[in-house]
Amino acid sequence: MAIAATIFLSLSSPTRHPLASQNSFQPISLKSTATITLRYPSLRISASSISMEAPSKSSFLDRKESGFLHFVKYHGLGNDFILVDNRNSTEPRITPEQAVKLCDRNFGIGADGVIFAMPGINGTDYTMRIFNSDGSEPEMCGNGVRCFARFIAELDNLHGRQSFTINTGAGLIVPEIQDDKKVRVDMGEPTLKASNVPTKLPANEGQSVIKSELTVDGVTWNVTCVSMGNPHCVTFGPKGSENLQVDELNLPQIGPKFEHHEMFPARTNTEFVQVFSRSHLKMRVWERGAGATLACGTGACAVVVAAVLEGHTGRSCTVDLPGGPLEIEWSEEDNHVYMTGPAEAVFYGSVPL
Ligand SMILES: N[C@@H](CCC[C@H](N)C(=O)O)C(=O)O
Repeated sequence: MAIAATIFLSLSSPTRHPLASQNSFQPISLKSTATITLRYPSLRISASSISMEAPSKSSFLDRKESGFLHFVKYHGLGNDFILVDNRNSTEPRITPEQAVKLCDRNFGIGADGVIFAMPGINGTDYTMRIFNSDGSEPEMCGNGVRCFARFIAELDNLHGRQSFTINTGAGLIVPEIQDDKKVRVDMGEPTLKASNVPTKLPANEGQSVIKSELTVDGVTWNVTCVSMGNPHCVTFGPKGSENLQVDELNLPQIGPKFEHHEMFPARTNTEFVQVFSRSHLKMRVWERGAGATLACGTGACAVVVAAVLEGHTGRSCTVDLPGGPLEIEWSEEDNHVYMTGPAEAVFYGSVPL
């Protein structure tokens, strides 16, 4: 798929919002011939010849030319997404096959998934749908929903504290943008019933699978299975071993073996966790449909639920991910999990469809 991109670059401060002061941004039109590469702290775009155009007053987000998909690239701790304004339709503007191409890091925009902001149903403000980078559709995405909230605020030009009700495949999710621009999300209640996670592992505590044995490639791991709307298999290490050193794991080798294990009929996300203290964990994740990512919000929530159930931590924890930390609380009061973390716009672009 060919990519034509219009990118707004801040010439003075790469972190400033491109819509904050349009005068300090030069829209650069990328057309097709010789290949060049632009390098920026969080931006690397390969394209063809560059021509400078006069800065436009109209907001990039208002652009509606047909035949193009206008998008904003966001990330939550390096878990990156292509955000699409899909508020005028209940069908995603692109197919799963197109999403796979756009997510390709060499031949596309590059992302862990594509997220669609769609009309709400049953009284909710919006619906969020997402395609993973392999084209599969998960029920929920924690880092994605923080990006979604910032995207909606940007589309509607909202500032300061904002809260939205979002219909997802995991039910109602409520993100709140805080004064510091971090997003706190009510992620709802975890599901522990084995058949609803889903896992075929036999329940060993009530209907739940907690610290159960799972053999993967000849190694027996202790795992706890949690759904945050999407399935998670959380492990603190192989049976009998003390405190897993997550940096030593060969994730691309073992991750897919968990993801496609016969005990997980809907495949699974897998989190490998190291315990620092009763309120501090470190995790690496192998995501269903996306592989090793820099962060996973639903995964961090599932990790804290599993850590409490296995007796490793209390209910409020900092979870360190390769892309940075998330604050997670599993509330005793309402049984909901709350996640707080950042979400940032990276660049604005268009692709011909
Ligand atoms: N990175 C996400 C989870 C995205 C969905 C996941 N790959 C799945 O298939 O369940 C997050 O931040 O939660």
